[in-house]
Parts: sequence; C-alpha cells; structure tokens
Amino acid sequence: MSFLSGLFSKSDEVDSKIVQYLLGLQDPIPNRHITLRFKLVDLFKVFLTPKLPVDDSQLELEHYITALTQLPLNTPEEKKLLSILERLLVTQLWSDISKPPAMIAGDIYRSSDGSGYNRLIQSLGKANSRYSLTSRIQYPIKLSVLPKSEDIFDKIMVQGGDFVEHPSGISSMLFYLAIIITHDLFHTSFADPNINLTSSYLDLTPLYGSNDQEQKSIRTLKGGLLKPDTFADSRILLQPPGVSALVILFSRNHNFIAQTLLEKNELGRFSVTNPNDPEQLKKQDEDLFQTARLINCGFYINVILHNYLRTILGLDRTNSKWFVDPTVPYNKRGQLEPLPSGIGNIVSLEFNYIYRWHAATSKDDSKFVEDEFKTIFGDDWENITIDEFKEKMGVWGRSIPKDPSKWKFNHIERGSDNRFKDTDIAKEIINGTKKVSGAFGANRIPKVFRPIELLGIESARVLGLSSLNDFRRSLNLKPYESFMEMNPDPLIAKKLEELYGSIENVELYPGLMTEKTKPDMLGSAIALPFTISRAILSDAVNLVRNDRYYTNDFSPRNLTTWGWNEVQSDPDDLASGGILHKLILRHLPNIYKENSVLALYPFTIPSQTKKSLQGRGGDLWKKYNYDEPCL
Ligand code: HEM
Ligand SMILES: [Ca+2]
Repeated sequence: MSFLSGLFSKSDEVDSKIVQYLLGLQDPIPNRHITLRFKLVDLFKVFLTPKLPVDDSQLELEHYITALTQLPLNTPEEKKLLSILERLLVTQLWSDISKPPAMIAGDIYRSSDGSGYNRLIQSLGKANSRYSLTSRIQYPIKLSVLPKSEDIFDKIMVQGGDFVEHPSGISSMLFYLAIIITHDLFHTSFADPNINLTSSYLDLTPLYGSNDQEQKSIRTLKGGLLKPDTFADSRILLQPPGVSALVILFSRNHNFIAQTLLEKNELGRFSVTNPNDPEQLKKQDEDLFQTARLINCGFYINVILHNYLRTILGLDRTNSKWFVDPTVPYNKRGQLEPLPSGIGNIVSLEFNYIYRWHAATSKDDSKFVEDEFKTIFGDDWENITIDEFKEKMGVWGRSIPKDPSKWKFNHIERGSDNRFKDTDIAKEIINGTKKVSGAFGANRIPKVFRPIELLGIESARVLGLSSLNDFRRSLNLKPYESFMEMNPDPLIAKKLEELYGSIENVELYPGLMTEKTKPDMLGSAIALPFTISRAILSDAVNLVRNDRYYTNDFSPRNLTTWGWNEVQSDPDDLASGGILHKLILRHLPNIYKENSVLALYPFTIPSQTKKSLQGRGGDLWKKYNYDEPCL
C-alpha cells in the first residue's frame, strides 16, 4: 500500500492544477469538496514520491476506502475518478505479492548441474547448455579484411619489453579468486564452442562439480562431508598453485560447516532416530551436504561482494562502509518499477571473452605456466597449432587420476590423512598475496598465453561475435569514433589502424584487450580496460541478483540461524567487512597473526595495504601486522 503513505498529510501545499491535468478533467471536484480534492492531490504526489514503508497503524487504507465511499458520483468525470482510484487500490494490492511465487517451501537446495535455479524454465543456465549472446550486430565486421590472429597477438597483445606491475598493487590472490569465478561460469566444450559445460551461476562448481557424477566423486556420502582437501574441477590444476590452495580453503570450509551443522542440529533438522537405518543416514548426509553448500556459497558470495568488489572499486582506501549490494529487494515504488531477483541467468559468449584476464598474470606465475606448458605440450609449445593444443589438453585430462582426492598440485604431497599440510597451503596463499599482478592494457599479455589467445581470437570469429563497438552499443556505451579515442597511445593507435583499417572493424576480444585502461582511482582501483571495467560491474550485479539462492532463498530458514550469522560481513571489523580472512585464519591455524594484513586484506600486496590504511587517517594503520607469517 505504498501509495497510501502520506495520503492524508496536511502539511504539503500541492498545485491541484497538476492533478487536474493528469486526470484530464477540467474541474474534478467542485469547490465544496475542497478537503477531498486535497486528499486526491496528495494521492498523486505520493505516486511520484511515495514514502516507504507504510505505517499501517495510521489506518490510511481504511481512510482511503472511506474516501472512495464518499466520492460524489454526479458527473461522468467523478465516476471516472472513482474507477481510477479503485484501479490504483486493486493494482497495489495485487502487486504486493510476487508472481509467480518467489519462494517454494522445502525447495531450498542447489542441484548438481544448476537445473531448477529458475523454477519455470528448469534448464535456464544449467551446465551443458548453450551460451547466451549479449551484443546485437548492427555494423557487421568485414571478415574478408580481418588480419591474421598471429599478427594481432604479436603486434598489439603480447607483452613487449619488461613486465609492468599493476598500478594499484593488486595481488595475484585477487586473480586466483577471479580464476575460480571464471571457472565457475565458463567451461567451453571443445566439441562445440556454443556449449558451456558448467552452470551459469556463482555456485562454486569448481569445488562441487557440474553434474551428479562429478559431485559424487568429491563426497564421502557420510555426514555431508567432502573427501579431505578435494575439489571437482581438474582445470584448476593447470592454474598457478595458489588457485588450488584457495579452492582447498573452501573445501575445508565445507567440512567445518557440515560438522558444525550436525553438532548444533538446530530444530533437530539433521537428527536420525535409528543410526543403523541406511535410508535415514542417506537423508542426513544429503541434508548436511546441501545445507553446508548453501552456507559455503554464502561465504563465497560475500567474499565476492566484500573483498573482491571492494578491492576492485578501491573502497578499502576509504573509511566508507558502503559496498555494492545487488541482493536488496526493490519493490514497486511509485514510478520506479520493481527490480526482479532470483530469476536465473545464462552467461554469454561475450562475457566469456570479457573475463580473459591473462594480462594480470604475475611474473612468477607466467614462469610457472611456461614450465607447465613445456611438460604438457612439449618444447615447441610456442608454435603449437589449435588442433594439437586441444589434443594434448585431452591427453593431459586423461592422465590425471579419476578420483579427485588423489590429485596433487605443484608437487605438494598429501599426508597420511590425505590432507595437505597447512604450511604447504599457507605458502601458496602467502605467495599469492605477496606477488603483484600485471597491469592491463595493450601489449601486456605474457607470451606463454599465445596459443590460448590465438585459439580465442579464432573461436570468436567462428562464433560470429560482434565488433567492440557493437558490444559497447549494447551496453549503452558510446562507440569509439577513432583509434586514438580507443587508445590514445599513438603507437598502439597506429598499430590498431594498420591491422583493422576501420574502427568499426575492430573485433571484440582483441579490442577489449588493447583499448585504453581506466586510471587507478576510487571506483576503478583494478584499472581495467574501459569496456571490461563497465561490463563486469553489470555482470556481477546480474549474477548475484539473478540467483535465487542469494536473494529470495537466502535466509536463516534455509541456511540455519548459525549458518546465516556465520557468513555475515561486519563492516566494523579489522577487515572492513571482508570475509576471506575467516577462511584463512580458521583453516590455516597458528600461521597468521590475527591482525595480519596478509590475512585481512589478501587482495592487495602488503605494501599497498599499508599505504591504503595510512591514507584512511589517524592511527588505524598501526593496529595491523605487516610481516610475512613464518612457516
Ligand atoms: C595464470 C594462469 C592461467 C592459465 C594457465 C590459464 C589457462 C587458460 C587456458 C588453457 C585456456 C583455454 C581453455 C580453452 O579454450 O578451452 C583459458 C581460457 C580462459 N581463461 Fe585463462 N588462464 C590463466 C589465467 C586466467 C585469468 C587470471 C583469468 C581471468 C580471471 C582467466 C580467464 C579465462 C577465461 C574466461 C577463459 C575461457 C574459458 C572457457 O571458455 O572455457 N584465465 N585459460
Ligand atoms: Ca557455476
């Protein structure tokens, strides 16, 4: 009943002529009904600037209904007015309740493959279905004049000269999380590049798998637990070791959650009456596993909102407690349409390219990848063809153990309990926090990525992706009119012009990687290329808001009260609301000091964190320990 709020306030002087105009009536109410006229005037004002929430103790609904019964009905205009007021009342009452219902009792668990995340279209965004497309083609690329992919990479994409450090001291750890996010959202099928083998949701599929079989391979099927230090997506093993270490923190966190859920057993939710009944134990395992997954995903999404996005925007340099919260319910409010939530998602091919951030790879990690590629692809890895690349990736995939609890990375051994040593995992996380990432922009991608980038450029052509400018149009961004506008570095602009001839012919992916980058400033501390920077914010808001498990179904009822409280962010704590330190300190005990910046702000290198905290004024920065933990 939002529009009723303030309906009878006496204080506002409103021009009744506006109302008459709106109604299309000359004189809606004769002068003798002056009181009622002012009520109507208030009504329309409230439609434009309603006050929420409605204070129903003021009995406004009842007064409104009374007003309707008292309305004179002598003229056709008065009758029309009644029908409008009645319509407003019914419309508001009808739209107070969401349709279709946003929540269904008992339907609270995530499926293994992302099906059922949208209840009406069960398959929306599930694993093993088609990508969507974001960008409408308005100015088709002239294919016949496109440069060779090798020329594009070698002239404007490959790192030239020295490694350039990221201007705002973003650590490699931020990109380890980004790699988990991108593996959560994208897994293009080698057989058909239109198909995405993972779910289009931030549901921790790198840990939990993308189908029943993968999920089963990581579960003990007892007490909701995962096999020790195990995750499902073998592609993570190809990444720098800090990525596996970070996924393992989430794996450990799952088991901690499942054990605590059983200990607390809120409302007897996980009880069994007969511990010898296999059916009851199976149900208990399933309930514990699924509830633990919901809570673990709650940690993950809050790491994304409170560590990742805050660092990307540079908010940790300020004392502001503000963060972007895409989960807020926005109901219809006057002229403001409701903003739906929990409606499901399908990631697009364009966003797959938006997220290829190979330029950010640190110097050490490039070296790691180089050694790895030599092992997988042979000494001539730099000149490998696309077909050889796919074939050797296939061979590598078949060479790793079927049981993911036997996987190893960076030659780190498992102990007799099959867990990795805390110090081995901590070492990778600490290294990731110390290593500064690479700066974005033209000529910044390490050469080791050459085969992957060529594959990317050529796949995009086969898939018929739009130009950079058409993608910008689709995001309501002004298309570039010249190469100098796209990248004001005259050398890069010249090379782009030599390659593409016309600005409208610049392909999406090479364009995204070579356009100008945003300055390091509040709002863009990650200093991404312009179009990517804008696109990922829209993407983040969509991914979180469209997932019903992070919006309509994110509640203490589904996560348990303990689980719900556990994932909350506290903006007044030492991490300024960050969450990731909870995982680091809990699952790597006795290694970090409680006030270590390496735990509290792992997404910037320690020297940058110190600068940011000093910049916030006062003695705040003195509360922290800046030393590298001893192992
Ligand atoms: C640092 C080490 C990295 C390595 C070794 C690596 C390796 C690879 C490989 C081999 C592919 C090709 C897979 C294919 O086409 O099927 C790929 C694609 C991709 N990479 Fe990376 N990458 C790294 C870093 C990153 C980073 C930091 C990001 C972004 C945060 C990223 C995002 C992507 C995306 C979105 C794809 C496309 C995935 C798909 O379509 O399945 N990568 N990467
Ligand atoms: Ca997913």
